[in-house]
Amino acid sequence: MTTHQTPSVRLENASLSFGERTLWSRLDLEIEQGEYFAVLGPNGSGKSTLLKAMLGLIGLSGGSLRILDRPARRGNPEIGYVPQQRPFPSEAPLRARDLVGLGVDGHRWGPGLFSATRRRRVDELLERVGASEYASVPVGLLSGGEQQRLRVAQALASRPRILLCDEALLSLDLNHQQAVSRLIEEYRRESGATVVFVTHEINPIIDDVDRVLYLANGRFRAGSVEDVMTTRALSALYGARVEVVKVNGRYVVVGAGPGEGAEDCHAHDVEGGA
Ligand SMILES: Nc1ncnc2c1ncn2[C@@H]1O[C@H](COP(=O)(O)OP(=O)(O)OP(=O)(O)O)[C@@H](O)[C@H]1O
Repeated sequence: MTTHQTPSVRLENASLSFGERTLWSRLDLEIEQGEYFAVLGPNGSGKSTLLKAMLGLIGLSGGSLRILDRPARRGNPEIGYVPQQRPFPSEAPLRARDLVGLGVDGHRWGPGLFSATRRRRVDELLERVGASEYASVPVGLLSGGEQQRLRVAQALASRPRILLCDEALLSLDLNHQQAVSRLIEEYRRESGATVVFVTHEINPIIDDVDRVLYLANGRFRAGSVEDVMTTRALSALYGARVEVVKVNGRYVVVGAGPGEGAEDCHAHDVEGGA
């Protein structure tokens, strides 16, 4: 990672509020090109909203947000997005390959649309995510894990410089979690893309992550996993005693009550402060 490169994402004195409620404020953050950056925190702490701001779908309440040195904007082809998983209805009139094809088409509708090149690209993406054998199956009939692989393929189709993932591993079993996280990491390594990964659980991506941002109770903390995943840092964020224990390379957070985002005892990560 060079120090002269334009950051992928730069937030300056950023704040986001809905009415009286401030999700986060005074947020200064630079995410470097090629960095694997995780965003952690309990339900409702503003993780997805941060991604939506990067996608240009939600405006900041204050401060600035630049993506590759330009103001965040909708439909930025430099960004790939794996949205929070919602199952497709079983009657959805799309086959697996159609879904991936939509990603290949991106914003460029035109004569290449039905070309052999497009077909090859769709096949290549399907193969890459291990979805070739169900390429012609309607998406609504596929399992959650299979659908999620297709979403990743769709997000990678435009060869984005920044990949935003919102709980991309949620409700996947361990095998599928590993397969999907491996795909994302492989893409980052070969393309030099930046990954911003929103998650409740750091452990499935712990080997890949460079830095984390932990949001909780309007507070936040950014830093290395070792800096953020500590009893002291998380207790400060939650405003209550929280124990962070590392067991066999995995983080277990004990003591943050329900509604504070952490379970009584669970594997997890976080931190921050407004
Ligand atoms: N457009 C909106 N108008 C008003 N409130 C909103 C809007 N979008 C999000 N919120 C609220 O902002 C808070 C943060 O939402 P967000 O989806 O970013 O949380 P999150 O950290 O991603 O949570 P989860 O882990 O549950 O997905 C929530 O309380 C949500 O209800």
